[in-house]
Amino acid sequence: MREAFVDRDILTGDDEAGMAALAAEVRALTEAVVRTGVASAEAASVAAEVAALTARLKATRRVHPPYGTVGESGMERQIANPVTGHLNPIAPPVDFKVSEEGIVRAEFTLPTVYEGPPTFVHGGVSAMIMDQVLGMAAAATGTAGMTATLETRYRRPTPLGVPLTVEAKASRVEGRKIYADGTICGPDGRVTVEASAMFIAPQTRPGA
Ligand SMILES: CCCCC/C=C\C/C=C\C/C=C\C/C=C\CCCC(=O)SCCNC(=O)CCNC(=O)[C@H](O)C(C)(C)COP(=O)(O)OP(=O)(O)OC[C@H]1O[C@@H](n2cnc3c(N)ncnc32)[C@H](O)[C@@H]1OP(=O)(O)O
Repeated sequence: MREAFVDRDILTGDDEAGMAALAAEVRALTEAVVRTGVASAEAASVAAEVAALTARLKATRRVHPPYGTVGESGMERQIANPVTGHLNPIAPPVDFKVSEEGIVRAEFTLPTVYEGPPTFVHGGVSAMIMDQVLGMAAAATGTAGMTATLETRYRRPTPLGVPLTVEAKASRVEGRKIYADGTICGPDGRVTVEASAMFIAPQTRPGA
């Protein structure tokens, strides 16, 4: 299992852009599927075409999703991550920026495919985004960790289809434990979700 962490194909330039364009189209397809009003015969016909496309992609398979590179550091990026991964069709994706102060922030809009309560974001999706942003805030301290605890407090429903802001920062590091807090805000700036998490830097890498 150790190879799962280290033995990754690295995509660069046109290869990464091409796969990101594919993921974007599949993302659009997914949204179209949950909103389409076509008749069942047309749905069946489209399903057959999609199955043919899936077979084409499966003609060549990697053991693990590839990583990308960033900047001159060449630090690996998880480009198939389910929150931030441009290569992952289930990722919104959310494009986080990390400030010099260790604040991780993004603006994003979630489409219908993430609906929980009518017209609002599914609470599990909000928790997934918080896990990611809090984990990145923890990693910004210099110590990345596995999520040990994640508490979400849903203050107001989070609306779909409008610009949202997510932000997080680590509050303290105690040995291998890193604590972080964050929020999701609606377009009016009011907090819809608060979250706190504790990450633990593994003594050995996960899966090793
Ligand atoms: C170095 C790589 C880290 C991996 C991180 C992932 C990606 C890295 C890449 C880039 C980083 C950038 C961004 C990260 C973005 C997103 C983050 C998402 C992360 C996830 O989505 S990750 C999936 C969900 N996550 C799990 O799948 C965890 C499963 N689990 C375990 O892997 C172990 O369980 C572990 C490692 C948590 C602890 O194991 P361990 O053996 O090291 O712990 P140990 O027993 O030594 O305890 C030491 C002290 O922690 C206390 N303690 C332990 N566990 C606790 C708990 N759950 N709650 C409260 N306190 C706990 C003890 O009470 C003791 O406390 P005290 O010292 O005070 O007595």
